[in-house]
Amino acid sequence: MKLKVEPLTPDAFAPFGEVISTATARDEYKINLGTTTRFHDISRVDAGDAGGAPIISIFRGTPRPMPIEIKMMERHPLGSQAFVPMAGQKFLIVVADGTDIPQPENLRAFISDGSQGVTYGKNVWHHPLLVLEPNSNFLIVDRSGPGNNLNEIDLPRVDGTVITLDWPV
Ligand SMILES: NC(=O)N[C@@H](O)C(=O)O
Ligand code: NI
Repeated sequence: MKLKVEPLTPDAFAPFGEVISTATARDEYKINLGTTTRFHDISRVDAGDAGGAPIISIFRGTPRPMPIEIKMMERHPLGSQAFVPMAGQKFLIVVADGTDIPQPENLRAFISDGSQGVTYGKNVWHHPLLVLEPNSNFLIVDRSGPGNNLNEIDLPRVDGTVITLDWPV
């Protein structure tokens, strides 16, 4: 099964979380004597469950072999997780519609144009970071705290084949 890769847009991604970009701010205004524009309240961080707190980390990703195989998914039941490219690099996103157990037919794949990051909502199934270039740094905002914040699940083969991303198109 080949998964079509769609351009990332706020509407298409809405069931899974938020797109992080200057175009998705809830407000926008000048600060610092007009020298800076604040793109305000772009995305919300959900990290407080079970005594958790938000943290900022950096993930340095390495491209996976092509064609990219989607063999598993994961989710974070106690908090959201945000990924923002630190060098304007494109990256791939794979999520599953709101079913409890992700089914292959419910998978959705997107590509960020590099100016966009994403926040996966709490408990939203997603594939771990999929980068397209070596030494690819992403700023991560997610939860640190007690309790298990990671569920992983293997995906079945479809028609005997591993699910792959239809990328590059
Ligand atoms: N495991 C980990 O911290 N990374 C994943 O959550 C991911 O979504 O890349
Ligand atoms: Ni994750």
